[in-house]
Amino acid sequence: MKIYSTKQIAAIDAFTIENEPISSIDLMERAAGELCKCILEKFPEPISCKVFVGPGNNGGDGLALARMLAENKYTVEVYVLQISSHLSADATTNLQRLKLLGNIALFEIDAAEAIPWIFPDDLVIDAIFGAGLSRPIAGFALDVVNAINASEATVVAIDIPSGLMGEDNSQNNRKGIVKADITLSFQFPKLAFLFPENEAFVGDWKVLSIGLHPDAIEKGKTPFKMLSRDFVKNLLMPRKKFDHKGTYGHGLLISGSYGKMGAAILASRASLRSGIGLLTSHIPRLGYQILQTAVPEAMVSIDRSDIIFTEYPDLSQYKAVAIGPGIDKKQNSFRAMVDLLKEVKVPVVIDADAINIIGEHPELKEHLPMGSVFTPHVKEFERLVGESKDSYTRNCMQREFAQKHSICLILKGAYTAIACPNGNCYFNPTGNPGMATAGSGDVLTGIILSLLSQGYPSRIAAIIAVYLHGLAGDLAAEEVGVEALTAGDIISYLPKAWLSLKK
Ligand SMILES: NC(=O)C1=CN([C@@H]2O[C@H](COP(=O)(O)OP(=O)(O)OC[C@H]3O[C@@H](n4cnc5c(N)ncnc54)[C@H](OP(=O)(O)O)[C@@H]3O)[C@@H](O)[C@H]2O)[C@@H](O)CC1
Ligand SMILES: Nc1ncnc2c1ncn2[C@@H]1O[C@H](COP(=O)(O)OP(=O)(O)O)[C@@H](O)[C@H]1O
Ligand SMILES: [K+]
Repeated sequence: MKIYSTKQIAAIDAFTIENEPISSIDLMERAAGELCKCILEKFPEPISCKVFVGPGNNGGDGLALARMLAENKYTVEVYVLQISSHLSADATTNLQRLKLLGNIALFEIDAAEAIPWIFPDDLVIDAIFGAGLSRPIAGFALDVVNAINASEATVVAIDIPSGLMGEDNSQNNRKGIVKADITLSFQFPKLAFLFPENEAFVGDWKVLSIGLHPDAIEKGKTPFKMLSRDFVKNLLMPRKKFDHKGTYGHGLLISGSYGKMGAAILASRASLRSGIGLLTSHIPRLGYQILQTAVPEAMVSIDRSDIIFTEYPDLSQYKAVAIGPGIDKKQNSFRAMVDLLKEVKVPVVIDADAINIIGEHPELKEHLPMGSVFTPHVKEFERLVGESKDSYTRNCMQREFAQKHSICLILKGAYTAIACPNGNCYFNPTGNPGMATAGSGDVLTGIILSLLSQGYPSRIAAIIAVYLHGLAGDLAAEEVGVEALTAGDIISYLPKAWLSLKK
């Protein structure tokens, strides 16, 4: 699914009105109808509802919704905020329709004293500002936002919580944004929904299709996309009858150190559960028995060091390399990594302390093998790329770094973002908080190595791996719950995740 900016959505909206064709007031009616359906599903018993309405079409949606909820026996009070000298044309029409009905309490409010008391069992509909928000909320509207946020009522935001910008909130006043429990967003999620610091405003979000014109949706250009099962499934390469293990490549995994051999085991197992033909795990000497016992399918290459990574085997036979899980970042490991980065000609997955080493030695950024895949979490990202105050700025830095170095840069999190050399950025919907546990990242590294070794291009390998990893985590969570979930469970559910993806 594409993720468009609020400006682009307005253009798609206009295209729909012109080409469907549908009048703008009818499109608003359709949108409000979808809102109403969804609210009735979530709150089937009619309840008391306070609708706060702003001057634009978001307010118009709120007015149309108020009428529909009242028709469904909700007790509805509508508060039209007097913050602009005029209402949009469609909001005006919907206000007249409401007045004509005559049975809904309607208040025009323009001062803090006029703001009603909001009861804990009220349902608040936030229709103050939507995609047309042009600056941080101030003045009387801010008083209303504060009153909504101070209440214990359930808040449903229409399209986007009022005060939240669709994309860039780096200059916004975070105290002037409605904290919704549920956000019902038209046709597309907004980019801002995918950033952790906005969760408190957006709550649970749901996209409602309002039938915007498919041609406009299809031909619009945006770097941002949300991964879906069908999209990922179509990237999979079929296996053929006469394929043999050579067909699926030989990968080299450099991982583990004294006290961190578990990382090598997890990444090796994940790699083997993701279709790799042959895997060699390069580990420090002390890990020999551990790895041979825990992962008999893997071949082992032994470092001269007992405890850390200081050298690597002849690279000629490998189709891909992964380095990082549990390697530590001692000086000798740094030296070996410099040599590796200078020599290697195949794609490399760079994770964990391998990222930190590059972060500490920025000159290494000039030697990043093209087609490499980086897998930082936020802290590692900051060491590699730099710090930022907010997720939007971080996303801009992420996409820039990926383009500049021709690499895939995966920023791990609840909506893991995959920035590609061509400027595209994919967000992943799979995964759950149960995966916030030691070793989950090692599993992802193993999966990516596996797919690169099988010949998937870096961008595709990153996409499939991230989606599959989250899917395995979701299937595991269904069985074991989020608290008990371990990284090993993610590997155990990789087989089911593959089957589910290919279904
Ligand atoms: N696209 C779709 O698919 C569909 C979209 N629909 C709906 O339309 C919504 C977008 O509507 P919209 O463009 O009228 O914008 P909206 O946010 O209601 O208000 C803008 C008004 O507020 C004002 N204003 C802005 N910031 C302000 C501030 N801080 N403080 C004070 N004033 C401020 C601004 O004034 P100005 O910036 O010009 O000064 C202008 O008057 C969208 O979110 C969705 O709900 C559906 O109906 C149908 C399908
Ligand atoms: N709340 C969450 N929702 C979805 N996925 C998550 C969540 N928390 C963590 N994950 C996933 O788990 C993995 C954690 O990786 P990482 O932080 O490197 O762990 P480790 O270093 O312990 O291996 C990432 O792939 C991340 O996307
Ligand atoms: K809103």
